[in-house]
Amino acid sequence: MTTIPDLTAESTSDRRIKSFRAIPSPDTIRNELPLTQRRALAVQSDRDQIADILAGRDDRLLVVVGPCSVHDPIAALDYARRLAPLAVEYADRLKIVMRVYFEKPRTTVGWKGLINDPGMDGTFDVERGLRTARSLLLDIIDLGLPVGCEFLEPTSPQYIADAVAWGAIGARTTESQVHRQLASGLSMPIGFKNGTDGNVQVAVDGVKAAAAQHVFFGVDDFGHGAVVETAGNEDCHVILRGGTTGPNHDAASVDAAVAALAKASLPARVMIDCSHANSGKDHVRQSEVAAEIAADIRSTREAGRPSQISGVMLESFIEAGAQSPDARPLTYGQSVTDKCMGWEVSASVLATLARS
Ligand SMILES: O=C[C@H](O)[C@H](O)COP(=O)(O)O
Ligand SMILES: C=C(OP(=O)(O)O)C(=O)O
Repeated sequence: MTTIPDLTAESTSDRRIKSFRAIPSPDTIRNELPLTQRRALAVQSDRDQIADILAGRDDRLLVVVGPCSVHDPIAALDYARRLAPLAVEYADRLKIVMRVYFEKPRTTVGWKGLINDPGMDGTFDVERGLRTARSLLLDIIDLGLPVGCEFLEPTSPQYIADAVAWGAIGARTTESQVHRQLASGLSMPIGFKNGTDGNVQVAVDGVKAAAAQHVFFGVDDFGHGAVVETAGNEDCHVILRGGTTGPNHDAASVDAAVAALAKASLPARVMIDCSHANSGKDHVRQSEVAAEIAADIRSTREAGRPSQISGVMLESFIEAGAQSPDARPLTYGQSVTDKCMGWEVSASVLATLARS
């Protein structure tokens, strides 16, 4: 005999939710770890410089460089201390932003980053993750470095975005209306990756959609459900990261992306991600891709033309390669997600880019 469940109105909802855990509001965490006026001035100045580079008003190259993901704030700060002097040394040619990625979009499942699971042990202490992430951002800003983050959860930016100078929407979310709406309200320039299948048009569409004003569901600074109205973000751009069909950092792919942007009446300039599908996720190949881009920029400029490449992205950490997030003990300064270039190679790639 089949038992028919007694479904009351209450029992039809949340049937697959195991629990709800309240977390402090964005306002509470921001007050605990304040940006301060000095840091706010630095963040806004960095955002303005980045927007000028993306728009072609400043002919420096934007370089977003750092680990694939942050799992150990001490190692991330150690990396930042190495990067900060190079940012000063090359400041007349490169605008260096440290990649400080706390949220990882997964192809299927896997560790989702420091905010989601700071202990990397399945305890999902999001409250600790938010505080650790914000505190690290403030420490890196104090070293004089601007920070760049990928935004994945629609409500997490309110906890950290005031400290962020540049942001990304990843390949797996670039076609998502929720992320395009989010980008339309973010206060910093945002790069949209092409899709994992190599489709660049979805990124161009993302840039166009984010430039428009939107009204959508969100959460306010006090954690209350709210209707959010945005002004639109005109400082967005495309990031070419390659796809399942192969790399797209070559001149023909850049020309095609630029043509698609021009057709959409958007600034005809792109950032190139030297990692991911442009390097086949091979950290050794990444430095070769960067060298090819540097040569391309140099020859374009020597021909008296402005380069269509306004920025590059590099995945770099202290130790080369990657390890499993389940490894114990973990190797200090090595990625637990995608393979990264080690510090020495990273420093020489930055020197090559500066010479371009
Ligand atoms: O940049 C990191 C990864 O490429 C991205 O998060 C996807 O990772 P996965 O395919 O290992 O899930
Ligand atoms: C996840 C990332 O890249 P993509 O979205 O291009 O896969 C990343 O840059 O960390």
